[in-house]
Amino acid sequence: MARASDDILEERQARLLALVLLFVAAYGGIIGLVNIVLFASPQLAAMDFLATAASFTVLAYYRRSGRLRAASWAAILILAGLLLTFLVLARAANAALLWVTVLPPIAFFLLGSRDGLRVTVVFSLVVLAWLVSTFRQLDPAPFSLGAVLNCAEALLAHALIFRFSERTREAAFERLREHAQVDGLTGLANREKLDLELSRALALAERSGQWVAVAMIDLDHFKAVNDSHGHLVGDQVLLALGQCLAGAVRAVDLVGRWGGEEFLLLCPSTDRAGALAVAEKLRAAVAAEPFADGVALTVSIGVGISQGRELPETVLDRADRALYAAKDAGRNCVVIEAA
Ligand SMILES: Nc1nc2c(ncn2[C@@H]2O[C@H](COP(=O)(O)OP(=O)(O)OP(=O)(O)O)[C@@H](O)[C@H]2O)c(=O)[nH]1
Repeated sequence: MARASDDILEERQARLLALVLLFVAAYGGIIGLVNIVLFASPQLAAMDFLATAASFTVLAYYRRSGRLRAASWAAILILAGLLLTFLVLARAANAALLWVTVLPPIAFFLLGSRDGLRVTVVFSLVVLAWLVSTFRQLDPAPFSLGAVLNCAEALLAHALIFRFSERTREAAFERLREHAQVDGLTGLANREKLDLELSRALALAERSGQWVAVAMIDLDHFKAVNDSHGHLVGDQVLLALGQCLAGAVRAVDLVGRWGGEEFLLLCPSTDRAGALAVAEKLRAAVAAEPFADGVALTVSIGVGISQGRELPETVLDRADRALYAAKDAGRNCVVIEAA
């Protein structure tokens, strides 16, 4: 789970990095041409083209090495260098100062809160120092075509940065939430997801008047498998059992791992006869399945049914009692407990 969440967050950082670098590269190219054609400023254009080349270089470095942190720092340095050079060459004219405001959000997104803050403080001090030292020589003219363009572009850059960051944050959050509901070993729904879906199914059953069936499925003598074949084989068996169960039920049913060697099946719109039929089908499917290392296994299944109007724990308790009864009855069998 921790590995999965790290991967998701790293993937998001990598996408942000690629976006920033591609943005700087494309922007440098376009604005470089504009600075030559519109503003006859080869110095600014050279700086823009340099930023384009540097961005592509860092992107290629990241693709080859996979070193996200180093590439992120390089991207921030390129951007900071580009913005400061632009500010100095343009002598802060045409509202060029607005552009320095794009660095802090990008630094925070790429480097995290601590280094993002450090970069922002150092960068702001450099900009302020330059402004104070050259204050008297700066042109106070407030308005020009260049100022309008710079305002519009800086605003657009902010909108793109924040929109992208917010969209990827939402997507990462959604994926993390999905991961939080998946069992790490089997890839099936975990207890949290099963709890949620059971509450939903009971609420639906209460409205529709239909039955919901819950089946607790427990491997028989699984301890002996671990003891004689080892825990690794035990894990493979659990994985294969999960696949076997999931493959034997309908798409509307939900199979998940309740914990340890216990699985849970949730069947909406299923009455007593249906519940018995599906549980018996699962029992027979497991008994017929050859597991890893030639392990032959059976399951005991306890079924509880409900028409809603009761707590999830009550139904789970019913299925649990039925499971105990199935174990007492000699295992490899199905017992149903009436509502
Ligand atoms: N390999 C592996 N074993 C697990 C896991 N979770 C639980 N177990 C094992 O499952 C076994 C459960 O043992 P018991 O509760 O005695 O149940 P059992 O041996 O299946 O016996 P009955 O249920 O009475 O038929 C223990 O040996 C646990 O270590 C897991 O994730 N991986």
